Amino acid sequence: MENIIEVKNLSRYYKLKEGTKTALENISFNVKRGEVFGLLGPNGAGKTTTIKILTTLLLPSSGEAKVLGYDVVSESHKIRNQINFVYGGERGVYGRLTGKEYMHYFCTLYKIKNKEQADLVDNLLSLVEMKKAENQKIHTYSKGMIQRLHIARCLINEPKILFLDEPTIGLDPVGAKLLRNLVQKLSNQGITIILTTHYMQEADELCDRIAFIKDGAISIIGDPNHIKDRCNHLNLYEAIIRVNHLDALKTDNALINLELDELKDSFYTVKFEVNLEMEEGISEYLNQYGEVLSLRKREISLEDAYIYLMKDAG
Ligand SMILES: Nc1ncnc2c1ncn2[C@@H]1O[C@H](COP(=O)(O)OP(=O)(O)OP(=O)(O)O)[C@@H](O)[C@H]1O
Repeated sequence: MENIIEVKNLSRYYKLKEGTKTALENISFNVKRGEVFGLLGPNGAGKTTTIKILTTLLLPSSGEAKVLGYDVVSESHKIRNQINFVYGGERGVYGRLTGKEYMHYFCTLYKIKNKEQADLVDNLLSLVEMKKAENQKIHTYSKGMIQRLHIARCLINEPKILFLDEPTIGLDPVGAKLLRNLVQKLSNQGITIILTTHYMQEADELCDRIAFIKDGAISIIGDPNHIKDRCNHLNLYEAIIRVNHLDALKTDNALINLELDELKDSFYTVKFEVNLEMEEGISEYLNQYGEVLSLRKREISLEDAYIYLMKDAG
């Protein structure tokens, strides 16, 4: 499959009073046409900086990036009309317009002929499931509706690549689900999607390939299953325990990456990892902390892989 984005030894530094801040250090990766490609990493990892460079909003300090075969520095004008982007949490300042008016406004900015606008707006608002609310003013929309409207706006120029920076941030579960369905739908239509998110399950569901990025460097790239396979050696468990000795449980170093989630009263879901030699008698071992109601070995999730692989990265 053809590469639609090619990034080679890309670096970006910010000059600050205190010295130079490295946001990206020599990163290289490719994105294939039609992929949903996820950029995942902790706050400050360099995800937005990468997206800003690829969308030609920010110049790299060194290295090379090509989008649709064009250089982001010398040929940015050839890239701009073939891509689009949405930043999560964008409110926009068009509260007094209706969704439909907003779309017509942007159609005009994109120089869409008047007679073509009605059909286009109709199609795009239907696609993002905003047709019913098209005559409502934007200030009455939920965050999820606003986000879907932004995406409709971004489709006006029929982008070949759509950059979505944390598109589901701040959305409730239903709003987030609708947005994920929309991303899937756009991908099925052949649009290449570059997505950043802090939600591992979302990335697992949507992305064909993922890059984990930390401190401006890429630590691993691959499809989600390949990344999870890298952590096959981990012995992850989940138990439900009626806990009598909570403080002691919390400080038990044999239970690695311990997570406790209170179900009710003293009942907890307890997630942890153990070394191989501990595997035999885990249930008996946990008895010291309370009554073990259930215990099972867990499959490795992308979140487990993220926590494990990012611990020592960077
Ligand atoms: N304009 C700027 N001036 C100085 N430093 C900046 C600037 N923009 C970003 N940085 C720094 O560069 C690093 C990378 O930031 P970036 O916004 O790319 O991270 P991110 O992975 O998108 O994080 P988040 O998940 O919080 O959005 C951070 O340390 C950030 O503080």
